[in-house]
Amino acid sequence: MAQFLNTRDADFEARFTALLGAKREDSPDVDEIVAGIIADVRARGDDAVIELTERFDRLALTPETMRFSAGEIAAQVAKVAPEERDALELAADRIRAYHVRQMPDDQLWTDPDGATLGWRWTPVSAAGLYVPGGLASYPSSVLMNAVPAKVAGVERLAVTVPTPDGAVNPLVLLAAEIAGVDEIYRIGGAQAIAALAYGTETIAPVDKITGPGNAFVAAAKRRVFGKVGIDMIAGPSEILVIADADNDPDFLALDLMSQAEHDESAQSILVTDDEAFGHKVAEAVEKRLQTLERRAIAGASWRDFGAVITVRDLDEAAALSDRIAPEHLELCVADPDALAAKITHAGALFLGAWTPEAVGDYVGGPNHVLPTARSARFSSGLSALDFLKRTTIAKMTPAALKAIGPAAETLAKSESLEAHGLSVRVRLDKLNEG
Ligand SMILES: NC(=O)c1ccc[n+]([C@@H]2O[C@H](COP(=O)([O-])OP(=O)(O)OC[C@H]3O[C@@H](n4cnc5c(N)ncnc54)[C@H](O)[C@@H]3O)[C@@H](O)[C@H]2O)c1
Ligand SMILES: N[C@H](CO)Cc1c[nH]c[nH+]1
Ligand SMILES: [Zn+2]
Repeated sequence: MAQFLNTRDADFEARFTALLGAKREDSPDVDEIVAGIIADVRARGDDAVIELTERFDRLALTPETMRFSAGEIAAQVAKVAPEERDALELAADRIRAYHVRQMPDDQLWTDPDGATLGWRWTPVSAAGLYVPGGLASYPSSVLMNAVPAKVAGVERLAVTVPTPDGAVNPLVLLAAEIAGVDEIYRIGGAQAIAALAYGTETIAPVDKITGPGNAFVAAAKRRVFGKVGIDMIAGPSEILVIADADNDPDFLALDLMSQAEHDESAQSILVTDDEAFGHKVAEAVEKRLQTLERRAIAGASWRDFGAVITVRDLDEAAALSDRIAPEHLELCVADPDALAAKITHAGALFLGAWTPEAVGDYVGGPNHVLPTARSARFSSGLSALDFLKRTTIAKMTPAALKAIGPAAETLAKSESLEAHGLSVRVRLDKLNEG
């Protein structure tokens, strides 16, 4: 059973602070293990990746079998049922349509001094997309990573997906095909991230690595950052539901469980202005936990990290939500748009009782790779922009250099950088001669 909090209680602040600070991923040795794995892959390339895959995924590979061949992909994809193919295609179309709108415009203008300035956006050349495959398999995450990369114009897309004991999910391969992925490798964990970042004899290095994963993947992404770009560190899933009493408790119970079932470390929180309704939702959760297939995982998450918080009113709910900065925020209230206007920190908003978060996980259009662990305070979900970079542009005319060059020379002198100042001065002297 989750814990119950009420903002009217004297110990609320202490308990809420403890809830916010709860450490959901406790793995002190992970970083050390990952450092060793990365060093091994850098030193021994394919041999290290093959050995580590045998150890962690119980799969024997060779350099030739590390990558799925075109024939294997075709054979696997042929197994997918037509309704699953249709669903993936619908999802891909909707994700593409959403992300196309994120593409930013280049800018170029001439200012009053005659300087032409601007910027232009270009894609990274090669992206590596990590698709988790340890505890569960995520074809939807293939689309959420690969489609925005394609929209951004990335030339080469390489996917890594672990296949423990060789178990392949045909939908992962089909999603990759639909999204236009170029290469798929059956490797995972820190060794896959190291291979993508540094390259091996078989895998060419990429420029940017995106995608969620477990603690080993997250630690590896942190470590290779700088050698390559990364999107973010997406940790265990979270959902916050703000609901008034005019909701079906079972709907909300399932919304809470939809994220709890991802991971024992996931966190599901209900905030309501009606304490009795909060208890009804908690009862509905208990009922669902008797039968859900992933009840062991969802039950552990709800027991250890779940909470039902009663607030005085919806303004107080919005303020608490901003302190939590949840990955997903459902607003199941009479006027969700008005409440949304009061929210500043959330990865993704789901407005109204007819917008279950799971729609966003699959087919809504927005990305499901989102900031977790309160990082929505300073970061955003994966987007086409993650696969783009901006190059600035400056072009001076003689008149523009005459207008602004002397100030540059002055600043160069104050920084004692003589060549900087002289590079401007020689041009100004030349212009003054003429
Ligand atoms: N935020 C999102 O968008 C999103 C989407 C999908 C999944 N997820 C999360 O991603 C995570 C996926 O985790 P997963 O474990 O299922 O798959 P995973 O692919 O991230 O990890 C599996 C790999 O971990 C490595 N590993 C396992 N035990 C190891 C050990 N003892 N030492 C070294 N390496 C080891 C292995 O190499 C294995 O291939 C879950 O937490 C899930 O909730 C998040
Ligand atoms: N809810 C997850 C992100 O937090 C993404 C996902 C994939 N499949 C289902 N859900
Ligand atoms: Zn989900």
